[in-house]
Amino acid sequence: MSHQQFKTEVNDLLQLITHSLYSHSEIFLRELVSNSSDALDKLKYLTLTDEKLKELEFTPQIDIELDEENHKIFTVRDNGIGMNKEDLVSSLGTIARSGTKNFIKNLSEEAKKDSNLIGQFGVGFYSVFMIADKAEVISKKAGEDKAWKWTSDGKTGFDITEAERDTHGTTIILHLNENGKEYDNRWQVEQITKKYSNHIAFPIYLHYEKTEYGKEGEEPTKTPTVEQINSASALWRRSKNDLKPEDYNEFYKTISNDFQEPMHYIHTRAEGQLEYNTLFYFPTKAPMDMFQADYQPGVKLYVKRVFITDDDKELLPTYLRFVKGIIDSEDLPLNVSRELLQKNKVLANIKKASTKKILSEIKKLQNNSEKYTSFIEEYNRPLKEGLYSDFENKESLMELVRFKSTAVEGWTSFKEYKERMGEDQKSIYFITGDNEGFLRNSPLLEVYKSKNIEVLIMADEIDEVVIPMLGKYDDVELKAINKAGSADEIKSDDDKKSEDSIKPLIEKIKEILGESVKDVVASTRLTDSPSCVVADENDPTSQMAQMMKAMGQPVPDVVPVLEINPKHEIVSKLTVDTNIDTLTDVSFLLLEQALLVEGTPLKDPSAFSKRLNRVLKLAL
Ligand SMILES: Nc1ncnc2c1ncn2[C@@H]1O[C@H](COP(=O)(O)OP(=O)(O)OP(=O)(O)O)[C@@H](O)[C@H]1O
Repeated sequence: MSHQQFKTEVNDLLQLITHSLYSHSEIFLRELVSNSSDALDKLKYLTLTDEKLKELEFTPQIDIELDEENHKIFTVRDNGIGMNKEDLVSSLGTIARSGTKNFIKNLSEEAKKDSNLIGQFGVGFYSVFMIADKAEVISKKAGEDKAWKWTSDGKTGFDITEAERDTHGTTIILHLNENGKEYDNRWQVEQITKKYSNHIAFPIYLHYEKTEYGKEGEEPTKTPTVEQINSASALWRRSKNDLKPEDYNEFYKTISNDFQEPMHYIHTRAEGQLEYNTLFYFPTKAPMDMFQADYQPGVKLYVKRVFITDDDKELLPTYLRFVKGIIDSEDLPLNVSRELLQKNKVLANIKKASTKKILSEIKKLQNNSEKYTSFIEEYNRPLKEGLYSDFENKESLMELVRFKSTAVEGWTSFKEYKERMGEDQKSIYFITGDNEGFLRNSPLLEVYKSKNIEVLIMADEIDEVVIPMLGKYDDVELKAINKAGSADEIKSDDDKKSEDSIKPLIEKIKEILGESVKDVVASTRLTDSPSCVVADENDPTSQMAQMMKAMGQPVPDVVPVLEINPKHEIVSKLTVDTNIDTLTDVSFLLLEQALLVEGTPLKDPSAFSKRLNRVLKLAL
């Protein structure tokens, strides 16, 4: 017998479970039943697709056995796919998903106390150690001869030995601790199963001893009894009229690992050319792995109630990866191979229709402003990804995304902006950057403020990529105000006069700054600040350049256009005849302070500080 250590991340997870989830210990049963149901799903699929297993006949079921007399042992058994020795080591000794691993590693001390967060990642099998001192897993893989027993106390590691088991499948035997004793009770088990696992697709049988009391003085009789305790109806195939919100919410918990109620659900039955049922949920909180490349897709594919896969990222567009739920098709062949799914026309049509349905439901959510704000707080960013990647639904998505603005508190939409636009206003203006606070104080906003023109504040990294690409909303052009020339359309005659007056000075500054700038121009958008920087029309803005750099992409060496405010005192005091050293220092300072204000780091901070000190000395 060989004793093997848990991998460190398993130890971390075990620590977390025992410290944070204690008050939720009943979920151990949900986790075990869900594992058994997955194992039954997997075997059912293989009997349809794998030549070696096609002959195998089995009636999928899950059994729970109680020891109500002594409250010591609790057993869960299934006749699913089972595990061989290697599977036991890899499944019950490590944590396979790197997303979960990183999540546990990065979890802050505060977050460790939040069982909702931990629940989202699925503590899985290890949750049994909240209620057991020792667990034995006896398993035989379908199609193999040997059975194996995995034993652990959930502390140091585990042992694996050869064992006996009649048929394929897995038996979990838990040796209950003090906390676990309460679960060796028929009513408890029924109630927990109904709560979490009522609608899993396989029957769950409870085995217990029924006690019957006879006449006085007679010994009560005990009869071994078996009862099915779940409805085992695939919930998504039932009629909406028969289901209550509680049914949907409970089912959500069984498929999502989430403790919280979902924010919203959408249940659809399509009949006609294509027949399918879908049940989709929006989690109240965005899944923790939403921005990880190896995120776990939330939608499971079934064909005529048979589980096919939960690992296909193509079932919905990537930007809808926060959606959890089920697609069950009547038209796909049962033995469809997972590899061929992506080219399948039926599935492509279901995906298209489901995307439209989900977007139209999101549109409806807008009628409830509180709910929509919560939705946007969680899912604005993936919707914006959709603007970039889902050309077909671009128009709908443009109505759904939200932005901050200089004109209103909270979130606003393109549509609302357009309704607020003044009669003479030609474009929808926006400013992009990575910090809302910086953007709100940007000198670029000054002229818009003074003319009472609204500007959308786009502080999400993705805005920089997505919004300029949109071009227009309805028939109105979208204009980035941090681009050269964007303020031209709000220029007055007066602005033109001041521009002319500083032409010689501008030429001189351009000569001084040389290659540090692309151009120097008189600004029409500044009131309080002496200068600002903008990107040339075809260049990436400085935030975009920083983002490209962070993503390891080659960044063209872009320099900004410097705009000088002709009406500012510093500028009007400067003339071509100012001492050349001072003019040089001030020219560079006008550029450098503008860069700092927009959050761009200076290439040579020490040169900046020397210049600043020289000018300060003159001023004193
Ligand atoms: N009854 C079972 N039959 C067959 N395999 C099982 C059984 N229980 C667990 N396993 C295997 O052990 C693995 C780990 O299970 P665990 O519950 O810890 O996580 P999970 O089910 O993969 O993830 P999650 O809980 O997030 O859904 C499973 O993926 C599965 O491969």
